[in-house]
Amino acid sequence: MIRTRGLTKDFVVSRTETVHAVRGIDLDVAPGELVAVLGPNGAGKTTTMRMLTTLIRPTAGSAVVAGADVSTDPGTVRRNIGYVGQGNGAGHVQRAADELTVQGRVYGLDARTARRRTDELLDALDLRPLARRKVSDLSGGQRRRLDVALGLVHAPQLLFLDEPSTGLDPHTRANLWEHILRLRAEHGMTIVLTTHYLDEADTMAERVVVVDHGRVIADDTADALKRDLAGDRLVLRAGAPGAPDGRSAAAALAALVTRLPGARDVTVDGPVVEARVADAAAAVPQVVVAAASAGLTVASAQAVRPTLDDVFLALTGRSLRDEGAPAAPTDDPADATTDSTRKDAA
Ligand SMILES: Nc1ncnc2c1ncn2[C@@H]1O[C@H](COP(=O)(O)OP(=O)(O)OP(=O)(O)O)[C@@H](O)[C@H]1O
Repeated sequence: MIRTRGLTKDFVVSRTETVHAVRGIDLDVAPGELVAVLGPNGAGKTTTMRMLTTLIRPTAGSAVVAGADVSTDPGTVRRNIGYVGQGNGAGHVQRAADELTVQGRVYGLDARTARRRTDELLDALDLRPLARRKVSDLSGGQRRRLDVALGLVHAPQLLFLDEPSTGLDPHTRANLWEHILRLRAEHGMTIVLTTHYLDEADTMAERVVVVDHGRVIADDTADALKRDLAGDRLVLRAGAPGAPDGRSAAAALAALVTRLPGARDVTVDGPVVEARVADAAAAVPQVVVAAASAGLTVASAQAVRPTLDDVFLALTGRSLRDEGAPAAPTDDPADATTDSTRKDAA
C-alpha cells in the first residue's frame, strides 16, 4: 500500500540555512496494516505524511502510495487516500452534514452517492445529532470526529491521520478510536497515523515506526520493540537485615538476580535491587523461592513492563516525554531550525 525508498525533504529556509526534515526514509506498509509513526517534535513525521499525501514534493527518493507515484501521479494518490491533518479541515460557517456532502462532491461523487456517504458517516461517527449544526459551534472532540468523517467520505483504501486525538479528553479519545477501529474493521482500511500518545501507539497499532532526526530508527511491533530494545525491569526490596554469610541482604539478593535469564544492569540502592530481565513476571516467583532457600526475605517484588518511551530512551538516550527534544539538524552552524511546529508532548 505504501513503499518509499530514500524519501527525503529539505526545506531551504535561507541562503545559509537548509532544514533536513526527512533524511532518506524507507517504509513499506502492507494493505490492511495499522501503523503508528512516533517521534519527538520536529522528527519529520508530518513532513513525511505531507509527502505521502502529495501536499509537498519530495526533494529526493520515491514513494508509491495506494498504487501511484506521489511525484508523477499525485491525482491518483489523492483519489485513493484520505488525510486528516493536524488542523481542522472543515469550513467554519458550513453545517456539518453539508460539509461532508460538499467534500464528497469535491472527490467526484455524484450528488446521490455524496448524500448517502454523508448519512453513513454521520451515523458511523455519532454525528447525527450534530448534522445541522455549524462547524464553528462544535466542540473540539466533535470537530475532530467530523475531520475523520471528512477524510473518509470517498471511502479511501488508505487513511492518514496526523495526531488524530491531540487535545481531546481521555473519554473523547477512546470514543474516537472506537469509531476509527470499527470503520477499519468494516472496510479493511489501511491506516497510518502519527501520535504523541505512546499508550495509543502501543495499544492500537500493529506496527510502530520510530522516527528521529528525519530517519527511521526502529520499525516493529510494539511488543517486539519493548522486548528487544528495552526489556522488563524487576524491582525488589530486601526485607531481612542481613544475609546468612554476612553480606547485606540487598547485595545477596542482587547476586541471585544476576542468575535470572537475561539479567543485566543490576543495581543496588539501599535495600532496593533493580535489574533488567527477560521476563519480569516469571522472575518474581523464581527470585522469591531462591531468596527463601538462601535465608533471605523479599519485602516486595515488582515486575515493571517497559513502555515505548523506554524504547526511545534505549535507542537515543533521550525521553520522548522530554519537552524541547532536539529538532532536525540544519546546515546552519548555529542550527537555527525554524521549529514553528513545536507542540507540547503529551
Ligand atoms: N515549511 C517548512 N519550512 C522550513 N522548515 C520546516 C517546514 N516544515 C517543517 N519544517 C521543519 O522540519 C522539521 C520536521 O518537521 P515536522 O513538522 O515534520 O516534524 P514532526 O515530527 O511532525 O513534529 P511534531 O511532532 O512537532 O508535529 C522541523 O525542524 C520543522 O521545523
